[in-house]
Amino acid sequence: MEFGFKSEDIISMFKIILDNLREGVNIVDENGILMYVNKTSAEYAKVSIEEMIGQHISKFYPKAALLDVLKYKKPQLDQKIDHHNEKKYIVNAFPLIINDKFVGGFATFRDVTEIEELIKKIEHLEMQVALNTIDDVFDNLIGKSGSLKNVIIKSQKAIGSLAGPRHSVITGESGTGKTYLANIMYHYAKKIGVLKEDASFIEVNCAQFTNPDIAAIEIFGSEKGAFTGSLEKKGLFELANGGMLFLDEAHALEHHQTILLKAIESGKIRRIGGRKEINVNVIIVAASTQDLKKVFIPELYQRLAQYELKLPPLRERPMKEREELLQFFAINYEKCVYNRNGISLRVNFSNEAKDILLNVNYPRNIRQFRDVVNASIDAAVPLINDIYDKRKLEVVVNAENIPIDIIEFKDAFRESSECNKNTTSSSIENEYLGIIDQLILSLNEKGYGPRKIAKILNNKGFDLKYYQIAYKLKKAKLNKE
Ligand SMILES: Nc1ncnc2c1ncn2[C@@H]1O[C@H](COP(=O)(O)OP(=O)(O)OP(=O)(O)O)[C@@H](O)[C@H]1O
Repeated sequence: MEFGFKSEDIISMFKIILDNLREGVNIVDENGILMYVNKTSAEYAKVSIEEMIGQHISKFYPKAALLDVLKYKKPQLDQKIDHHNEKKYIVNAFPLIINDKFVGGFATFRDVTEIEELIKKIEHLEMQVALNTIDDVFDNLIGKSGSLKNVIIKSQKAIGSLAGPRHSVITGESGTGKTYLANIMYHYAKKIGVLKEDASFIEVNCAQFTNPDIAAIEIFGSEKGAFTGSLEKKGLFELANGGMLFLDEAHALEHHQTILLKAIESGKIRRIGGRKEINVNVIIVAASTQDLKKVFIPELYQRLAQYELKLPPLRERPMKEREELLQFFAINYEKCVYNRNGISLRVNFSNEAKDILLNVNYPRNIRQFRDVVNASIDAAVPLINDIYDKRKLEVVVNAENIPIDIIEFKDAFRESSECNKNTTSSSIENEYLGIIDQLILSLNEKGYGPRKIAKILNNKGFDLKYYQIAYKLKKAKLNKE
């Protein structure tokens, strides 16, 4: 008995709480078989709880953080995961250890798709403002004369072709600049007179629609009475008429390939439930993190991908471009401070901070790099009311200003295993990494700091950077709290 409750009552109470949480909850055994799933998790996966229990978690959540918990037997905190149904989740997953025995894991997660969408809309507005104020719109693209040189030549051709503008496809991992490039192409089209000054740029994330019918109505519009309660509604194709239609995450349109092909071939669309054909003249830029050649039927792909623009991930960009990006983000920060407060800010980076910022892994590419740089500058600048001279300010961003905990855990692991590839075989890698972690923790308990630990490990043949060690220590401390 506890506080007058029987233990069965407490179990029922916990079950009611878990079932009513707005976060999803999954519990798996050590083989990944689902033992408990709450209502929200089943709703996210679009199946019933009964269908999930007893099945392997990867069937419903192929990239589940719990798979890493089972593999590494360590918590996975604040993981941002995109599942195949294009929903984005923030996940926290933990090992389940009962009587010192590892018996499985549990995870809580919440859908952040809408929040991400809003953030992107704000980014988009910022981009429009920035691009409207410069002469050569491609100047704002770091890598212009380096890794993006060919992409820029192709995108200029796509827009400025003598025979009229062409549709194009942009591919690249998340955060590599697909939306940014599409915006630049739109502004370029206006600058060279291919589009009128007031031409629209309509952006749609095709993966945001929960079902294909809603997507069709949004994109092609609907006629009154087409289905119960339907109203006359213009679709995005019509709204983009005379301008550019940016189909982001275009792979999610796989259910509408024929109607899309017809629209492109004939330059006409028919609203859902409508008979009338409506002329539409739009430049389509379709973007995706997936290879659209494998998703779309060849006729459609050929029509869309008259120019294929492939953006490289940040890790494949030369160091010189990373440095330019770092400067670019710092200058943008300075401009933002000047516009808001009239203060001339000058941002410098210590060598150490630069070294860390330029060398850690950014799985979400340039967007994540920019966010980490901004957060580091945020940490280095004083609060507005603490500034003595409100006209100018100079700050130095140091290593301790970098929010190491927002750089991902998995990658610190991956990087260290990459560094030691020559000395380890993949079969013993996990065990090996566990031992290194223990070694780091015990050296830290003895009072050694990250730099000293890096030196000791280096002498033992393990090539780990001190910031990777600082990161692991910070993470371990957070897990303890
Ligand atoms: N070449 C570049 N030069 C300068 N900044 C860039 C460049 N590419 C991307 N960025 C910056 O990175 C941010 C994220 O890029 P963007 O939103 O275009 O990525 P994305 O590939 O569309 O991502 P997602 O697949 O997640 O939609 C941009 O807002 C911009 O600030």
